[in-house]
Amino acid sequence: MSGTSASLQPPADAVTPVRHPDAPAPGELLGAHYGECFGCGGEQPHGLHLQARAGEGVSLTAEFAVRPEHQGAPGLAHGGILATALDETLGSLNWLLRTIAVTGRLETDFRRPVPVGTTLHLEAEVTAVAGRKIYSRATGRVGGPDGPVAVRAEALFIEVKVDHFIDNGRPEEIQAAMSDPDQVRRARAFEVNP
Ligand SMILES: CCCCCCCC(=O)SCCNC(=O)CCNC(=O)[C@H](O)C(C)(C)COP(=O)(O)OP(=O)(O)OC[C@H]1O[C@@H](n2cnc3c(N)ncnc32)[C@H](O)[C@@H]1OP(=O)(O)O
Repeated sequence: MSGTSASLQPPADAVTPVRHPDAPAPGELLGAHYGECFGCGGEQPHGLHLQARAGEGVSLTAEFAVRPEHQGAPGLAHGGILATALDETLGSLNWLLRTIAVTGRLETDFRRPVPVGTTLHLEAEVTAVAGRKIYSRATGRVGGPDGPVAVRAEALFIEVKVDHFIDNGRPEEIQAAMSDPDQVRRARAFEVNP
């Protein structure tokens, strides 16, 4: 894409991303990785409640219903909230790779206003992997999955060890997530392969 900064261009030795054999089948919902996540968590009342569905290869789709609490200007979604929706959608791709990774860089284009009450139809894919660096892009459309593009983003995610969360997260939440009796929920809170 023109205008993308050099650090979002995969290097010459980057490889094609490989979908993990245990990744959810195309069409399957990914589910929230962590109940309290602002992007996808069902236990987060103020969150976006984004629902992502696996696509072919290392791609997915997601929907974000824009509610009044997401406003910036009257009747319109806040740009930072839209960037969050893109970040969450792009971050969900790591579950298809089964790689723990965090956003290093996120570049966003806002092309059309997104009114409250609309559904943003998001699509994202990993385009390349180079060592710990995961390159991806996403679009968000209004008026339906084939509607005009309202927002788009390119991102660089960096693979991390689970220690990234354990060493840096607030101990209360780390302890609570680690002592969840549900093994899958415990693993997914940190996006570790259960
Ligand atoms: C469980 C999943 C949850 C998903 C939620 C949705 C996604 C999120 O919002 S994650 C939260 C937001 N992100 C963060 O908090 C990350 C904060 N940043 C950090 O912790 C660190 O900077 C981190 C881990 C990204 C990189 O640090 P570190 O591990 O020391 O790696 P570092 O050596 O600096 O960088 C590795 C490579 O990435 C590159 N890189 C790192 N950051 C950037 C950046 N911002 N721009 C461009 N390149 C970068 C480096 O240049 C380096 O490249 P190379 O290997 O070619 O030299």
